[in-house]
This record gives sequence, C-alpha cells and structure tokens, in this order.
Amino acid sequence: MGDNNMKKPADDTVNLCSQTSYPGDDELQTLETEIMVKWKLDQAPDVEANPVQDKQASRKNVDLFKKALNEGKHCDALVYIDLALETDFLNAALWVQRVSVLVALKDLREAFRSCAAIPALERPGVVWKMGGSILDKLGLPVTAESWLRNASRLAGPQDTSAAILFQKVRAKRLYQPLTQGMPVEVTFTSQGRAVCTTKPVKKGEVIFADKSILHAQTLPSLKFPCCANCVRSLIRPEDVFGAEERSKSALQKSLKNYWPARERHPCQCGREVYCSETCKREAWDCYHRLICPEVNPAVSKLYQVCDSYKNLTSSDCTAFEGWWSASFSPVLLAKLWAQIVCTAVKLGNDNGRSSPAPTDWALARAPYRRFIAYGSGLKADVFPKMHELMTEIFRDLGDGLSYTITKEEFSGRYLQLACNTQSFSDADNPMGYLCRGIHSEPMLRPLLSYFQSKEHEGDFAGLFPVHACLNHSCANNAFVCDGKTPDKRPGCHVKAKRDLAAGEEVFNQYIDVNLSRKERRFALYRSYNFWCECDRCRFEGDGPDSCTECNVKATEGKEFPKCSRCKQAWYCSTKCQKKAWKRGHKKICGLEL
Ligand SMILES: C[S@@+](CC[C@H](N)C(=O)[O-])C[C@H]1O[C@@H](n2cnc3c(N)ncnc32)[C@H](O)[C@@H]1O
Repeated sequence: MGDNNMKKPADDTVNLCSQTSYPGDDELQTLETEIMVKWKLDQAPDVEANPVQDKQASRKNVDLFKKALNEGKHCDALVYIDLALETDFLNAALWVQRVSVLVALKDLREAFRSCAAIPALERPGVVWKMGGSILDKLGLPVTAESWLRNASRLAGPQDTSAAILFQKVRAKRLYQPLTQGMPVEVTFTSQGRAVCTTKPVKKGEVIFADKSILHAQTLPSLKFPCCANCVRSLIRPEDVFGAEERSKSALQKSLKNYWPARERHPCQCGREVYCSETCKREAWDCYHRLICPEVNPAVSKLYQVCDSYKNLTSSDCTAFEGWWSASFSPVLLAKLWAQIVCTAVKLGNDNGRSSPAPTDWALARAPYRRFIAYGSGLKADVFPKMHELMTEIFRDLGDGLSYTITKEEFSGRYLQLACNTQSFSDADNPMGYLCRGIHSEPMLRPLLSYFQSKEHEGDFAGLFPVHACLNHSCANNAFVCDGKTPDKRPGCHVKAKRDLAAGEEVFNQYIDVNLSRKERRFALYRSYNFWCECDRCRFEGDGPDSCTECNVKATEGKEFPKCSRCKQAWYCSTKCQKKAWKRGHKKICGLEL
C-alpha cells in the first residue's frame, strides 16, 4: 500500500482474540460449580411471585424504587424493587434493576441469584453480562467466561463491551500466575491485551523481567556462538578478534586476565551448541530430538536454506523468493512445532499413552494461544517453499508420529512470531567482562572504545508472554533491554522511561518514534499490520495542508499555521486549536521522547 493512499484499516483486535475454552477448563468448571452450590448460588433469589400478578401495582413500586435510588437510599430501593417484582415477576427489566441495587449494596451472591432467576433461554444479553461480571468479582472466572460468551453472542456487532469484558476476565486468569510479584497486571483494552501498573514505578526501574518460551538465533548473528537452549554467549576471542589483533600484547594480556572461559557442548549435528550438558539435555528433550539434522534428514535442507539466506546481499534477495524474508530465523518456526510435539508426546507418556490424545495436543498448544496473530493474507502462499519444507520435516517423526502443517497453521504461526518476537541477547557476555576488566586498568582504558565497537552479540528472536502484551505508543513510557530472568538466564527487562503512576498502561516502542506521524503509521502498518492509535498519533497531524483537528483541507497553495510549541499539529482556526488542546494535544505537546 502506497504512503499516500494509506487508509485506516478495520480494527478487529477484540474479534481476533478467541473465546474458545482452554484445556482443563472442564475440570475448573466442575470445581466452580461445587463452590457455587456451597455458596447457594444455585438457589432461587429472595423474592417470591405473588399469585396475583398486577403490573399497575408493580409500576407504583417502581416509581418509589426510582425515588429511593435517586436519593441514594439503596436499602429502600431494594425493598421497592422486590415489591414491584412480586406482582410483575417475569419482567426482566425489573430483575436488571434488582441486580444493580444488589451490586451497589455489595451483595454479590444475591445479585447473581437474581441474574440466574431469569431462565437461560429468555435471559437478555445485559443479564448474561451482569452475571458474568458478578461471577468474575466472586472469583469464578471460568463460569464468568461462559456467561460473558453468551452475552457477546447476543450483542449486536457494534457492541463489543461484553467481548471486552470476556477478554479482561480471561487475561486476568491467564496472566495472574505470570505477573505474580510484578507491579503490573495484564488487562484488555480496545487495543487488545495491555499491561498496566498496579503500583507506582520510578523512572529507570525494571518494571518486570520476562522469560522467553521460544527463541532462535537470528541468521546474521550465527557467527557469534551462543547456547541454543539458554542463549548464554559462548564467544571466544577468535570469534571477535582477528589473529593479528590477538597477537598484540595489550590485548593478549587483557584476554588472559578478563575473558571468561565458557564451555561449549555441541550437538552431534554441529548445528546447535550448548553451554552445559544440562542445557544440551533440556534442548534435546524439549525440541531438538525432532529437528536434529542427524535424526531428521529433512532438517538439513532447512539449515542449507538458512546458510544461503544469511549470506545473501539485499541485491540478490529475489533468488530467495518463496523461501523467506522475515528478520527471525525459520528455525524459530521449526522449533515452535517441535516444542509442541515434544510436549504433547511427554504429556501422553506421563499419562501412560503411547501417542498423544487430543487433550495432550491442546495442552501442548495452549502456551502459544497467548500470542496474537495480526495480519492479512496466507503466508504459506508468500513462502510456499518454506511451507513445503516444514510440512516435510514434520510429516514423519518416527513411531507413527506426525504433525500436519496446513497453510492456515503455517500462516497463523508465522504471524504470531512476526507480531510478537523481541530481539534479545546475553547481557552478561564475555565481551562485557573484558570491557569491565579493561575499565579497571587506567593504562588500558584507551582500548575500551575500540573493543566496545566490536560486533560480538548473538541476537535471538524470542517470544515473551508478558512482554508480548505491551502495546506500542509513539510516546512510550517504557523500553525493553537485555537482562536476566529470575532463574539467572538471559531474558528481557522492561524498564520505566519516566515515573509511572499506579494504573497507567505500560507502552513499549516497536519502531523509531522520532519519525513523522505519517512515517510512523506507515512503518507500523507495514511491519505489524495495525494503524497506530496512540495519543501522539491521535493528536499530531501529517502536515500544513489539512487541519489536525477537523481534517478540513487548506485551499490550494495555502498552509494552516502550526502549533508553535511542538510544530507537529496544524489548525484551521483558534477554535480547532483550543478544542484539540482540551481533547488531548496537551498530553503530547512538546513531550520529551
Ligand atoms: C505485541 S501485540 C501487543 C498486545 C496485543 N494488544 C494483544 O492483545 O496481544 C501487538 C498488537 O497489539 C495491537 N496494538 C499495539 N499497539 C497498538 C497501537 N498503538 N494502536 C493500535 N493497535 C495496537 C495491534 O493489534 C498489534 O498487532
């Protein structure tokens, strides 16, 4: 799509997030049902129908109910609404009012009983939604989800409030275990999942550390060996310095004193190396046993393709058409499927099955359901050769095991990686040790800048579950850097760029935010397929030929005056400028990036 005719695409983040159950939800549902019985949520509410139904008498009590409600007298309001219901028992609108009062009175159990009093088939969407919200507050998320699923099914296409509430409940239940001990929670906004602070965070502090669940080294950085399992840098001086450089005495001495020796444990295939036998075993069990070229000959072709791809210059990229063009390695895709298959087989074996059952497959795939796949078109049609090769790799995995990679599966997984991977490397690498050592010796310090300029990092593309929920803002308040995970392995750290208040959404930057709005939106659309709706994009303009606030076009040859402070917004009148300021321009005008 050309820059000039770039249009805002349809925003369907909410619809992209599935509402299907998770493996294990049936068992959780059974548990929640038992709790509901214990809390008497399965019983009738505290109102009884009068044998004589009289709508007129009911209406009088409704008037009294409204008066009490306006006066903030919730207990009185409850009495009147109950009286109204007694003589108009099947009036769903009255039940809705009763639920609202009970919620205000914090009697959530009776509020839920009132929702459930309306038979399921007659229950309006609004009651399903209220019931779902109450169940969430009562700590019964799986049942809450099933109520909210019904509410969103009954809602019109314009009303996404129940679907958003569903995803909020789901985000809370899926991410709470991952964010424990962190000053953040994962919630859901119109931009999909989002990370918000739960307490204030100071500028420069690490907001959270995240651990990758899948990673592979980028092809151009393979010249710097790293542990394929834990990402630890395994570079040796000869990977960074030429023989002549190493023969110089100052460098020789520094290397001897400060370069840490790290073991290398290569796999028999020569394609993966590890920092220890533990990592080698872990990698073998988790994925490599299926995609080791020594075991699975089809994988050799994948590595050959990687070898030729990494040596390509941009001018001969067309030779690679149909194979690949992403910045992450195709090994990442192969590793993803290998991890799924290995996990499913293990789950099956743990349960005494010789091959995985559907529940084992569902459980093995579950961790990847957290990652959004945003984008259009079938990637299997863009990279048909790679799709074919992946299909071949997983067609026969021995022992009658195989994994079918359909076009849809290929495309979906590709998009998940394209939308969510973060590059990272070992922050604690040997070059760092060398530089710190040299820094401690004043005589050697002049060498520092030369060493620091040396390329040495093995870059990985990784999938980080909490980090992947960070939305982008062109006025981001956080940034990502390399750092250790709590288990001391290389991972990523999300740090505060400024002081953050409790409840603020944490925003990362996906692209260079110093570009103009047009360039930023284009870059985000091209690489991530979304139209940026951050505050800066909403309250900056594209140029002097249209009013940033009301979009009116300037007459031919004329330009609208710009905001004198930030120079990034143009207005046709003072009225528009004032309106824009109030609506949000003040939040971003002159913001330090
Ligand atoms: C890495 S994910 C971030 C988490 C995502 N909201 C989710 O639900 O998984 C990237 C996706 O979030 C949405 N997104 C992130 N930042 C956005 C922004 N500034 N404006 C609009 N959508 C955004 C887009 O759908 C994008 O593809």
